[in-house]
Amino acid sequence: MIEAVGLTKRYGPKTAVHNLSFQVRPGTVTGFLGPNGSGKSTTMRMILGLDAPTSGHATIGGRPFRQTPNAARQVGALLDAKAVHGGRSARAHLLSLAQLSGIPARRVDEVLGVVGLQDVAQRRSGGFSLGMGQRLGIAAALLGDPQVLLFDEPVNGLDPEGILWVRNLMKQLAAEGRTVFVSSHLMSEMALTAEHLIVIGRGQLLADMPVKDFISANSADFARVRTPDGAPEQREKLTAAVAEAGGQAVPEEDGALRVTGLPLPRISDLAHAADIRLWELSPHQASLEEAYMRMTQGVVDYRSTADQRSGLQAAPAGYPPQGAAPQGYAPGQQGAPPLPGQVPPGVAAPPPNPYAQQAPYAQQAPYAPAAPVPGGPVPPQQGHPYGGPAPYGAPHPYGQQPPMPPAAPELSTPFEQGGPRSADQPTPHTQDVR
Ligand SMILES: Nc1ncnc2c1ncn2[C@@H]1O[C@H](COP(=O)(O)OP(=O)(O)OP(=O)(O)O)[C@@H](O)[C@H]1O
Repeated sequence: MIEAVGLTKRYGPKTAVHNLSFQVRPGTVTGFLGPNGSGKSTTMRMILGLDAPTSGHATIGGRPFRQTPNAARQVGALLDAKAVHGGRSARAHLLSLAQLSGIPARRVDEVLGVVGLQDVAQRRSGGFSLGMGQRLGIAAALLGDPQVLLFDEPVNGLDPEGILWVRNLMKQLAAEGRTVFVSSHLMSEMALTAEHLIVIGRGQLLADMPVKDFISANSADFARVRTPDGAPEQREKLTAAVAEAGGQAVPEEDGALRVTGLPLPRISDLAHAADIRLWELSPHQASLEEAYMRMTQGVVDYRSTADQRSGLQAAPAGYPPQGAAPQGYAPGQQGAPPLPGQVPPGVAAPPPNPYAQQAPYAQQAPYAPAAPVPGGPVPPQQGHPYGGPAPYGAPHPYGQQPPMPPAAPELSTPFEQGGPRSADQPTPHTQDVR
């Protein structure tokens, strides 16, 4: 188990981590989320004894990392895949790590196979692509067959096959009873990989809870209801009936209604009583991404602004002018994809974030009032009125990508099928025989 108790780290005037306490338990994948600069890497470095906390402490298996006997056999970590001597081959790099920790050389070849790098094992790691370097970092983390693993952005730069592999690897390691702590900005991936989440913002704990609780505590569920096309009076009738029953119906872009405040059976009864035919009545549960965006919207430090492209409008011959809408869309045209964070026209804005009001960060200096405590500020539990995941393809309330479909079964990759593979590409993963 990993435990942080009152962890605080200041760099001069900058407080990177403030009074952070949590536990990461064995047997599940625990996701570590937070906006850029929120202190995730700093926290991981303190857990691994690479940075000294200003106050508080972190332990792994009850001891500070530096006091863990033969730590490389107990704890594996991927923090920065680029922190490798680029002049060494992948194999030489791993061999040097193995020798330092009394790990036999045959284990090096095992992990090279596990991460799919056996065919490039003799190549200088300095020439590796981002994804290959990431695989090498994962191999180093697995080298000592440790019980506790920390991964900082492990899927960074990996191809889809690699992402699926990492997802399954994390789950497998956790299923073997290991402690797996993994940071990522890929919400769709985290939703498929992690069971538990620790979320921080500006160095402070925002939530420490199971993924499913996090989603239901930070999102608004709704029902999508569709009356027959070409019968707007039916839609208006239903809108009125919903309002009368205490719910709210807002039209969506495609003509359906987004209904909040009423459970599905009640909507069905209302439609039946008003003699309204329904073409669709389906539940929508928010994605982890939506829930995360709602929780962290008040603690994001780095926000993009619109690109004004001052004086650079003249496009080179053969290129469309900069700032032009993608082909097929005119600016503001119905159907043009919304900008990030923009609510598409006709789509109901999400209900206000219950945390936005409580967030101590929006108007005050960081770290002023007490941060939310472990378990997070859970609003009154309403339970999911509908149950069931969102149907894929349902419009996302923020205009963002819908969640990825559930974890695909073990697909055989083109590599496994004997498809073409360049010498640069990682080879198929092999079973970790340890
Ligand atoms: N060595 C350092 N010296 C000064 N400031 C630092 C140092 N390391 C981190 N910081 C600052 O601490 C804050 C937290 O950084 P950290 O890298 O831990 O965030 P993060 O959550 O991992 O970010 P990202 O998601 O972008 O990787 C940032 O403001 C960063 O600039």
